[in-house]
Amino acid sequence: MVIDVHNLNLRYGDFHAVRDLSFHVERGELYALLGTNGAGKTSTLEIIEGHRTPTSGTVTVFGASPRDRRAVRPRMGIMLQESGFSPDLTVRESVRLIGALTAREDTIDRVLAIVDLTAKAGTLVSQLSGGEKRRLDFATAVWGAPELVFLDEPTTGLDIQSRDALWSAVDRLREDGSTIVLTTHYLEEAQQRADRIGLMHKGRFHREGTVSELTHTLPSVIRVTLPPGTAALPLPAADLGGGRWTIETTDLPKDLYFLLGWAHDNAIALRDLEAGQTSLDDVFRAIGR
Ligand SMILES: Nc1ncnc2c1ncn2[C@@H]1O[C@H](COP(=O)(O)OP(=O)(O)OP(=O)(O)O)[C@@H](O)[C@H]1O
Repeated sequence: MVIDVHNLNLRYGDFHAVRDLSFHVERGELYALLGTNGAGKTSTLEIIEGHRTPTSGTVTVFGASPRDRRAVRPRMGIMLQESGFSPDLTVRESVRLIGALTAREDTIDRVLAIVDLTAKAGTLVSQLSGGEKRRLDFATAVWGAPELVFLDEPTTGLDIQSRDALWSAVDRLREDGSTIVLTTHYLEEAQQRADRIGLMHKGRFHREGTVSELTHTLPSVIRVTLPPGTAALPLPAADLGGGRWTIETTDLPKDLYFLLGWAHDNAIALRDLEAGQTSLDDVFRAIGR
């Protein structure tokens, strides 16, 4: 086990930001911490990274306290939400400085090539665009291919090419056995890549599990528009007005087959027919229902 969090609590004064949170991350996993704004994701990450002391509870990283910097720091790479680079350093100097702090071996050329910043090596950080700063941040986090990498909203502000490049760099790290902890508001990224997801809301887990475990608890949906004057649907359905209906189903293939058979037998033209499994977006929308 790489990370073990047990009954973690964090208070900011009177405000209880993280409440009795327990989870673990196995070696080689991509674990995504998702949640609503202010759910406590960054606070939790900051504790695991050793940047913040919890109010109570225990956290171990590689079996040590995150505060034991000498044991833990050389084995992890961190991409924070807000980069802490000095604006007066160049890209190359920033990478060299942070690389030296990790005590891992790597080369500036290699990590800059990963994020396509080779041509900007001599540019001052203050002159980088927002997306370029994010990429520099990622480059320093993956210096020396750490065993554990924290990515806090890594793709926010990145164009599609940079996102793709970032995810293929993550894929390569994973092939080499790295463990990744991710936060993101792009649910599609988590849905495609995470082995497991912890879905936070107001300091607690609303749900935790694999993507399919999270999405299986909600029904699938069929959406359809019926021509005017059509008799009622043969399944329980919600009327959205204008001939549009939605059918919630726990057995999508069966109900869809039945609906298509009914339409065929009665010569009813179904328009704008959509049917789909629940997505993580739907799981999010169901929070607080
Ligand atoms: N230094 C602080 N002092 C007081 N309250 C704080 C502090 N940092 C965070 N909070 C509060 O704690 C809660 C959790 O914040 P946190 O940044 O961990 O949430 P998050 O899940 O990362 O949110 P987001 O998705 O918006 O980035 C929020 O309500 C926030 O206002």
